[in-house]
Amino acid sequence: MWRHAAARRSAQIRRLLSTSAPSAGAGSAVRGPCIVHKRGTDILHDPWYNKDTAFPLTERDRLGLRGLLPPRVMSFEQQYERFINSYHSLEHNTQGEPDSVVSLAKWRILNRLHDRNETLYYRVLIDNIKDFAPIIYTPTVGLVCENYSGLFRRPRGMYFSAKDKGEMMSMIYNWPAEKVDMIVVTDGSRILGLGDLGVQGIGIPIGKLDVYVAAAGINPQKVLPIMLDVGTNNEELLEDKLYLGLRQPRLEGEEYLAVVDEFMEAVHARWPKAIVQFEDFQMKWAFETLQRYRSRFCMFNDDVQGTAGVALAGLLGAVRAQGRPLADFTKQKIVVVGAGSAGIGVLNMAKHAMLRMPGTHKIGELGEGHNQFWVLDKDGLITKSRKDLDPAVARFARGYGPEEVEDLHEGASLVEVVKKVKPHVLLGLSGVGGIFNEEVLKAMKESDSPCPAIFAMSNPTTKAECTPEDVFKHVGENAVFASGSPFSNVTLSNGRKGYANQANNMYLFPGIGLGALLSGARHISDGMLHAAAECLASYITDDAIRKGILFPSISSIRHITARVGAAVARAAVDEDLAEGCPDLDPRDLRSMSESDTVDYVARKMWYPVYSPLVNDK
Ligand SMILES: NC(=O)C1=CN([C@@H]2O[C@H](COP(=O)(O)OP(=O)(O)OC[C@H]3O[C@@H](n4cnc5c(N)ncnc54)[C@H](O)[C@@H]3O)[C@@H](O)[C@H]2O)C=CC1
Ligand SMILES: CC(=O)C(=O)O
Ligand SMILES: [Mg+2]
Repeated sequence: MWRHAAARRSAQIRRLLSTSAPSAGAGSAVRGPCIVHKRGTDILHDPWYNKDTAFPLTERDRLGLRGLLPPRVMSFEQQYERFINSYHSLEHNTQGEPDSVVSLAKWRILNRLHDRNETLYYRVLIDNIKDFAPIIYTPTVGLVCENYSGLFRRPRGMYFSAKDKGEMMSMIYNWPAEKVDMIVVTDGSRILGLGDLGVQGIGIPIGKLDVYVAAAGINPQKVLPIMLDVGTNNEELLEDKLYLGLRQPRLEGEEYLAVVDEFMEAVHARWPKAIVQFEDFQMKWAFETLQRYRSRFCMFNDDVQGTAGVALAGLLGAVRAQGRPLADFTKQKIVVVGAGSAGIGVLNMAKHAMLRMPGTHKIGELGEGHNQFWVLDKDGLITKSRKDLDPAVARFARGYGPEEVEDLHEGASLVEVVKKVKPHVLLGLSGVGGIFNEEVLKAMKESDSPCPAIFAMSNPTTKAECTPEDVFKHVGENAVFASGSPFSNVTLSNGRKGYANQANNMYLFPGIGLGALLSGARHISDGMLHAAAECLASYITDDAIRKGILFPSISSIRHITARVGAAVARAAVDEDLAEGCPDLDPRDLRSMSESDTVDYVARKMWYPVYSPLVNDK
C-alpha cells in the first residue's frame, strides 16, 4: 500500500520535474503560444508582448502589424547583438565623462529597453548580470532615486499615499495583472545610505524586483514595486518644485501604522499568497512592522533579515579563511559599526548562529553573557551605561560579564576599540563613507587573526566604509575584504589578486522570496532564513576561501538562487509551514531529495524567450 503511494508520488515528481516551465539555464527553452487580447499598435506599445522588429511575417498578418514595422524581420540574436553594440558604443562615447553621467546614461538605455521590450531586456540582464547589476541596482539605483523626480517619464509600480486612506482596498484592483507573486515595498525613509528620499525611493523596489526576475526567475508580469508615500522629512525635497511626492512631513505613530496596515490588508485581500518584502524603512519602522506582520503575512524585511544572512555567510567564510574550524566562530571578536536595522539584524543572527554551533548545541550553553561583539553607533562604543538604550541593542552592549578585559569606556572611538580589542572582523553598516580610515585600518593590522576581515557593507559606493585598495594597503595583503556595492579586484604586490567580494543581500533575498513562494509558506520563519544563510555559506569551496573569495560571482546568481530557494522551501516543509502552490502539493515537496528540489526550483524559473502570439479576437 505504502510502496504504491510512494511509487505514485515519485512518478508525480518525475512528471513535475520534466514538464515544468523552461529551464533556468542555457536558454534553449521553447515557449508555447501566448494568447493576446490586443492588436496592432497596442501590441507594439505593450513591452510584455512587443518583439519590435522580430515579429515574423505570419504574426504581423495575424496581429494587424503589417505595415507598422520596417519590412526586415530580425532574429532575437540580431536584436540582442544590436543592443549590446549600442551599449558598448555608449561606453566608448562617454569615456572621460564623470562617473555619474556615464552611469545615468547606461541606466537610461537599459530603462528604455525595459519600457519597450521586456523579453529582450530581461535576457540581456540575465546574461550580463555582473555588468548590469551595478546599473539597475546599487550603486546607480541610488543616483536614480536621488534624481527620480527629474528623470521621471512614466510610472512603474503602484503608489499608495497618506491621502489614499480608506481607498486602498479598491485601489489595489487598479493594478492590471490578475496575479502578483512578489511585492517589494518601501516608504522611502532610508534609501541605501542616502537617507529620506520620500517618493523618489520607488527606484529601490523597482531595482530589487529586476533582481528577482533576473536571479529568481520570477515572471515580470507577477511582480509589483510599491511606494508608500507618507510624506518626507527631507527639507530639500519639500522645497524642490519638481518633487513628485506628498509635500508634507512624514506621518508618525498610529497615523503611520494605519496606512501600512491598510495597505497590507489590501494586498492580502487581492493576492493572499503574494510575498511582501519590506525594503529601506528607517530602523524604528523596520523592526515595528516586522514584528507586527511577520506571523500574519508572508513577509520579511530584507535589510534586517536578508542582510543578516549574507553577513553571517561572510563571517563564517572569514573563520574558514583563517584555516580554523567553523566551531571557532564562537571565539571570533567582531566589531560592528552601525547599530541600525541592518547592524542589529546581523548581530542577532550571528549571535544565534554562535549559540547553535556544534559543541554549543544547547541554547544558553554559551549564555546570554557570552558577547563576542563590540558595537558602535554615531556616539561611539555602546555600553550598558548608555542612556535610553534600545532593548534590541542592549543585548550587545558591553559592560557586564567576566570577559570584559579591555579598558574601554562608553562612547569610545572606533580606533580606540580596534586598538584594544584587536578584532578578527571589522564590519561596517553605518552608512558613513570612509569611516574605516587609514588609522583604523592600520590598527586592524594588529588583529588577532592571520587574515583580518573587513566588511564595508554600506551602500552606495560613496558610503562604503573603505575601499579594497585601502584595505590591502593598510591592513595587509593577507586581509579579506567585502563591500555592499561592487568594487574591482586589486592587484597585490606579488601579482596575486586581492579579491573585492560583494556582500550584498542580493545573494539571498531572491532565494528567500522564491523558496517561500514555491513552498506556499504561511510565513517566513527564522529557520527558513537560517537555511538560506547556511546554503550561501556552504556554496564556496575551501580552495576559493583560501584565495580570499568569500562569495560566489554574481554571474552565478541564478544558480545560487536555485540552491537558496530550495533550502528555504525545504526548511518551510520541515517546519510544517508549506501549503504548496497550485501545481505542487506540499507532500510532493516533502518527498523530493535535496537535488530534486534544486532542479524543481530551477525549472520553475521564468526565462525570457519570444512566444508565438495568438490573437483571441
Ligand atoms: N550590503 C548590504 O546588503 C546592505 C547594506 N546596507 C547599508 O547599511 C547602511 C545602514 O543601514 P541601516 O542599518 O538600515 O541604517 P540605520 O540608519 O538604521 O543605521 C545606521 C547606524 O549607523 C550609525 N552611525 C551613523 N554614523 C555613525 C558613525 N559616524 N560612526 C558609527 N556609527 C554611525 C547610526 O547611529 C545607526 O546606528 C546603509 O548604508 C545601507 O545601504 C543595508 C542593508 C543591506
Ligand atoms: C542593499 C540594501 O538593501 C541596502 O543597502 O539597503
Ligand atoms: Mg535595503
